[in-house]
Amino acid sequence: MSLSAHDVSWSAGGALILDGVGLRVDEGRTVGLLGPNGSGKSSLLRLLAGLRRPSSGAVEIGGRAAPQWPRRDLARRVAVVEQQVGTDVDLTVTEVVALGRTPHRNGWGGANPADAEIIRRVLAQTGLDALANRRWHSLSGGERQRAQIARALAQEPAELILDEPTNHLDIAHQLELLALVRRLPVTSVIALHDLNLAGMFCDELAVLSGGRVVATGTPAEVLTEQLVADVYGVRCSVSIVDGNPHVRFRAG
Ligand SMILES: Nc1ncnc2c1ncn2[C@@H]1O[C@H](COP(=O)(O)OP(=O)(O)OP(=O)(O)O)[C@@H](O)[C@H]1O
Repeated sequence: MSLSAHDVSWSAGGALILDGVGLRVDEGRTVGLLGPNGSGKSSLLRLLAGLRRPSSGAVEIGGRAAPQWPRRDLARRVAVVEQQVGTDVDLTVTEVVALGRTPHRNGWGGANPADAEIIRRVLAQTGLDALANRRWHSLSGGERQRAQIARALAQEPAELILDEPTNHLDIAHQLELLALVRRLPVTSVIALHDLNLAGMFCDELAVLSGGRVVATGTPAEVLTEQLVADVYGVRCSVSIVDGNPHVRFRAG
């Protein structure tokens, strides 16, 4: 088991945001987290990453209770890309990606040749070679998003946690990024809004609604007309295309 939440609840601002959530993510799997706006996806991702403690219940990372991990070990092991990532310092793309190597460095040493090779590789994987020397503030929204994902990959994590990683990307980059994440030998949990992309690229899906998990399973098990109607209040028809469920929305 790579990541798990056991009966996890989390309250904030006097409200119960996550209510008895259970989730198991096996090593190497790509799990999509779906659910309407405000259903608790980002909150659950932060708990799974060990960035926050649940009000009750427990999170395990690599079979060990999240609070028992030394902070530095967790910083090496779990990579997180949150929805809005800003930086006040005007770093270049290469410098941003190099931040992913920081938890692996010992003492005050700078980047070593192995780090440089990893950075070169992830820049190529994310299609950022040509932008390697560009400054953060000059990047488009999609380029910034790819740079943050490259930073997470440079960390060489065991677990990769991505919160809506495709929201600024054009369709070609969305497909490329999700195919890359799926290919990587890491455990990934990805919050997504696009049901069809979730169906294409995830091994398993979990659906949150009102802070509770209302469905888990393979994309074909989860993405049903009934589920979409119940959770999103939207009518659709679901067919199987190339082995994956394809959701077609209906007006009215
Ligand atoms: N620190 C906080 N204090 C108070 N309420 C919070 C806090 N963090 C999150 N919430 C609330 O918890 C609910 C779940 O938020 P969360 O960001 O986890 O949802 P989400 O499913 O990721 O939403 P979206 O799809 O819109 O990104 C929302 O109603 C949000 O306003």
